[in-house]
Formats: sequence, C-alpha cells, structure tokens
Amino acid sequence: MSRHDEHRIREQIATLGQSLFDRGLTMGSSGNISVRTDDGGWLMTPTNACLGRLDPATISRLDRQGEWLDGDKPTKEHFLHMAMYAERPQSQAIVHLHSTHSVAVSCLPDIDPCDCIPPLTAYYVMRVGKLPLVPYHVPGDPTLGDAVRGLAGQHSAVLLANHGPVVAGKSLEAAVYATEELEETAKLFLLLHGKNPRALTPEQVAELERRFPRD
Ligand SMILES: O=C(O)[C@@H](O)C(=O)COP(=O)(O)O
Ligand SMILES: [Zn+2]
Repeated sequence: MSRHDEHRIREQIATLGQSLFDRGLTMGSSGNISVRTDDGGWLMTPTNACLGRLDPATISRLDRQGEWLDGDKPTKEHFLHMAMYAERPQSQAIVHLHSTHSVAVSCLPDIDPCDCIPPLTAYYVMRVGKLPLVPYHVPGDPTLGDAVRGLAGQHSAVLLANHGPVVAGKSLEAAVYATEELEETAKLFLLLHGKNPRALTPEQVAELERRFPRD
C-alpha cells in the first residue's frame, strides 16, 4: 500500500470518528474503528482513545496475522474485528459504537435474538438487514470473537447484548452509514414500542434485497 493511501485512510478514520463522536453516536472513549489495508493488514483505533480526538499518526497498524506493528496499542476489541473480517472477505471496514438507542435495544429482554429490530423501513433493509444478538461477553474478551464468528458470514451487522452494534461495510463510509441507519431505526423501534407498528412484509423485504444487495 502506498504511503499516500495509508495517509488517506488514517485521515478518514479520524474524520469519521470525530463526526460520529460530535453527533453523540458514541461517548467518552467508547467505540472502535478498523479498516483493512491493501497489504493484507489493518489500521485500528487505539484502545482508550476518544473517537472525537484521534491523531491519525498514532492509529494502530496490524499485520496480516493481526499482530500489532506500530502506533498506539490497538483496541481491545481487535479479536472481535479480526473474527468478523475472517468471515467477511468482502468487508473493508468495521465500526463498533455505544450508540444509545442501539444499546437500549440490546438490553431488552423480549427481542428476537435472530433479528433484534423488525424491517420498519426500506433503508434499514438496504443498509443493515437482519440483525442477530450476540450473547453478553466481557468487552475485549477473545470469546466475543468466537461468538461473532458463527454469525458474521451471514450478517454484516450484529448487536452485542448489553453493549452495542458492530457493523461491517465494503468501505469505511458504508460501515458508518449502516451504523447510523441502525441507530436511527433502533430509535424508531423504541418510539413505536407498544404501538403494534406495521413492518415491511417478507415479500417487500425480498424485493429490496433483490434490488439493493448488501455486501
Ligand atoms: O466496550 C468496550 O469496552 C469496548 O468495546 C469499546 O467500545 C472501547 O474499547 P477500546 O477500543 O479498547 O477503547
Ligand atoms: Zn464497546
């Protein structure tokens, strides 16, 4: 990968991280972002870093085995990111946030663990699709990677119970858009709670999936 490309990805991680943080989509030092690089490695946000104040120069660089090469120490969720990439060769970037409404849904006792949010809108189906719940694990525990491995091949987004969403995309921009759409739909879902909302029918969902395939 050329120095120019790496520089561009570092800048993009910092810019989009700040945008997410500034809009309240993750708080404090929560959340992490990774991007696959052309040489088979990864750039990942450092552990305990605020996504709103990332220094592009200190973003962690990992080799193709996931070993830390340089930059600050990588996010403790690097196992989780690596597990998701292993199942999704088509995905180039992953975003994990503690976005409030998505986290709220992840704490509900009666959601469908195979699909936490119904297909309320067409755009949700286009960007996110079916959202499985991953049982609770301690953040950063390697077992979280194992839990995600069985789901990530079929799903570009998963919801960690009592924690938050993890979303993969064919580019960092696509992963960010999907995370934003998930958060807005989680908000709608909570707003509509108890109102028996009309979700899209399986036929309507199938048509959207045919016309707008996700990666
Ligand atoms: O919830 C957690 O602790 C992590 O999943 C997280 O969001 C921030 O961890 P780091 O990326 O290691 O700062
Ligand atoms: Zn987290």
